[in-house]
Amino acid sequence: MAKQLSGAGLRGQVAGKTALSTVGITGSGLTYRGYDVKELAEKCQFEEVAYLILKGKLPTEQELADYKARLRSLRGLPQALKDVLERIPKDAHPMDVLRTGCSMLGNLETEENFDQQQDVTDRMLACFPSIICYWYRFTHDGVKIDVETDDDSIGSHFLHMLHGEKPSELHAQVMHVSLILYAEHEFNASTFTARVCASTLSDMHSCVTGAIGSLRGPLHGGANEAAMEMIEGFTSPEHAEEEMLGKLARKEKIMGFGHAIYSDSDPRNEIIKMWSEKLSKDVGDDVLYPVSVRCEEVMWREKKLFCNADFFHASAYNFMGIPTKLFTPIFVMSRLTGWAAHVMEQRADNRIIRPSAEYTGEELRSVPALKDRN
Ligand SMILES: CC(=O)SCCNC(=O)CCNC(=O)[C@H](O)C(C)(C)COP(=O)(O)OP(=O)(O)OC[C@H]1O[C@@H](n2cnc3c(N)ncnc32)[C@H](O)[C@@H]1OP(=O)(O)O
Ligand SMILES: O=C([O-])CC(=O)C(=O)O
Repeated sequence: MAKQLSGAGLRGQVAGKTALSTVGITGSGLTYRGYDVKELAEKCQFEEVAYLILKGKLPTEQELADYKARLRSLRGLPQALKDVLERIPKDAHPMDVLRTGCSMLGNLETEENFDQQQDVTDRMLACFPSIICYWYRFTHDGVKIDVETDDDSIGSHFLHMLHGEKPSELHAQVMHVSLILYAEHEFNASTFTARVCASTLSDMHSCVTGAIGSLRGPLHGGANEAAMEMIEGFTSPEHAEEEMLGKLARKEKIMGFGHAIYSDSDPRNEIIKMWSEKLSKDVGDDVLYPVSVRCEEVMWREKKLFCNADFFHASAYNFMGIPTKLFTPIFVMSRLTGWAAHVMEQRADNRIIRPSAEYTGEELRSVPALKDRN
């Protein structure tokens, strides 16, 4: 059943059209250009889905090979961008690093006209993992890594640069799934940010920079990091249950649960949960996954709140040795496809987005002289 949508936060109001995805129309379904996300996550690589979202159709074998080769060739970073990254402090949040990296790229490789929109998007898709890993490894390990790896996929490129070795097949596959699940989600807050920016006829880098800022918050993409910070403090399922009940009694918001559109489940959860369980067996974990499952049970039993896409991403990423503060940047590496496709869609049928406000302030009044104010 679809969620009843009304009230603040523009909930339930149609703010534009899209042919890119449907979210929660049947209560819990998600499709990208008509394909069920579950089927895409089962059968496709992320690059196929990026191609689908950005170019409108699934690629043929040859088109996919060409697209991947093109993305591989675009992984390098200009020296001026590396110089900027080297100056950003170690304790900066990687989402701020990515926001600055994207903005700097826009200075160095500016989108001069909209004919370049596919090219600048491909470039960002190829080099965002390089930006984040170059900064991370420079500030944390003191090394200037080679970002031009020959890895087959974006996810493998990321893990290779992060860990200094090629990922296992299992990890490469989980990255495909994760990036597919995060790729596109209709008019969520960050995508809407990108579309508002696009509606002023601004450039692609500005739209994406703004969207990164919106995704950073814990009510949106930042929830995967917040969920990790919570579950890593639980030592057993019993401990998790006790703490969760305390949080609920104190009316705290629990990150990784609930959704603005879905009513009783997020279709991405069962998929990433399944992979998280596989990874937990792979690493021999007997705490984090059972703790996560208990959190899910308690939230449903007590509040009928379900895990959204972010919750089991936390344990899955942790099992792959990814530092918590890099979780949301991975979301960016993927959602970039959705953002850019929405920018292109907005540009193709544009009117500046400019809603109205209901005024709740003072009636008209005159300005008192400085000496008469208190
Ligand atoms: C990929 C993504 O961006 S998915 C979203 C990631 N964000 C999170 O996980 C943050 C935690 N979740 C939330 O804050 C919210 O569920 C949101 C922001 C996702 C959606 O917000 P809304 O649409 O306003 O939520 P909704 O209307 O369903 O809330 C209903 C009630 O449940 C409560 N609720 C919703 N989510 C939670 C939660 N995670 N923990 C505790 N209570 C919650 C709300 O406070 C509200 O209670 P109230 O009526 O007493 O105020
Ligand atoms: O749609 C939303 O509001 C948030 C979300 O799940 C996403 O952006 O993936």
